[in-house]
Amino acid sequence: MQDIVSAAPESFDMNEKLKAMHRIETTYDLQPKDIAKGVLQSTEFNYKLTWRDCLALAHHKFKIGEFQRSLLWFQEALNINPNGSLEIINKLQEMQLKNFATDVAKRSIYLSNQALTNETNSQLQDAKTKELEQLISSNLKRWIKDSSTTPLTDHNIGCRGLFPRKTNLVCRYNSSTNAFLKLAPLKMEEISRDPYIVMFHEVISDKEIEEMKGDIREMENGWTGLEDPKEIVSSVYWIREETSFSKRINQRISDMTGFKLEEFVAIQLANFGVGGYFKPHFDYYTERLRGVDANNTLGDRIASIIFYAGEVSQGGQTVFPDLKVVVEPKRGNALFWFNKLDDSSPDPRSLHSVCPVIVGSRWTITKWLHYAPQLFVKPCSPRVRKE
Ligand SMILES: O=C(O)CCC(=O)C(=O)O
Ligand SMILES: [Fe+2]
Repeated sequence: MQDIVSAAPESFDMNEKLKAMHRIETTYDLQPKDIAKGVLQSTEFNYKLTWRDCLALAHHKFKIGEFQRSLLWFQEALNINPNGSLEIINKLQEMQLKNFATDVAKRSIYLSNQALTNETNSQLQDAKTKELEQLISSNLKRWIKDSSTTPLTDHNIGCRGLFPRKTNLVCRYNSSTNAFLKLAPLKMEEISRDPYIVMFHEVISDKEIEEMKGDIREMENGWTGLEDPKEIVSSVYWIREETSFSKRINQRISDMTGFKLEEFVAIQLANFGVGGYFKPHFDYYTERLRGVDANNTLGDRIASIIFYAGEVSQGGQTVFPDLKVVVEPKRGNALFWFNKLDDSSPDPRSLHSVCPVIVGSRWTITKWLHYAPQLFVKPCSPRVRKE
């Protein structure tokens, strides 16, 4: 019994999930009435929210100051369950929000039911003093006016699939990075030419992904951003010692990129659940970032490679906001890009982020390619910058 209770979700877990749902709702600009019906980005799922779910969401949004959305979720709770209306209105009364409650009640469909309307109206009449009412009513206007509408950042635009399509990019076989590829060339898709970003297709098998999961001991919380309070957005695990899986992946990365990896075997695995995401960031070092990298003695991260190893049917894309590039996290593929220019200065165009997962479990294998071991493979050269 003790074990069952200790494994049960607590209010902390509930709050994390409410935050994750809020992230999905705002990043993709989904409407509460659609989410409640189980319609996510025009796909209809056989799952509907209960009015209590809607109430929890409404309350959460109220607490974080998203009054407009809070109002919509209260309305949704009422739409789903007109019979629970008094409980919902009571919840608002408990929050001493008489006018907010009135507003919700007036705008909700359930007001077409006259009997309930009268009952609710009389409840509202009994509320606190005139002063309180005035206070709330004047604040309410401001709250709703100030209530943040989601900023239309390039990250959000990318996640919503609104970047213009890129043209002039090609797919080809790579059979030249090393001798082995002459026998088994890799399928490469150009994602961007300058800066260079490429997608390798079908470079990790389902069997290898299963083997990867067998290497995992206890996963730790993964964060986005280095500022406090940190936001938990994923679970991560570093394979620090060489295993047959990590050896194979490191060899594959060498085959794909020509980079030398013998001196740093560690690779990072990550799992992003529903709502899991990553804020726009750079992979090249800042002082604080150096402290959280298992391979931090090997110089800066010249390039990054991410293998997609999960099934994600909605959301979870990798976005390069400044380049207006968005990449689907297709299981089996790997994305490669440079973080630094040829003269080893940071390339700010490598800014990247991950959209919140809507449906699926997003597994990734990450390897940051450090500078020191590449000294002879990829010497620095002065860069002539195109203006
Ligand atoms: O998973 C991704 O697509 C990117 C993850 C990432 O940017 C990172 O771990 O630094
Ligand atoms: Fe990154």
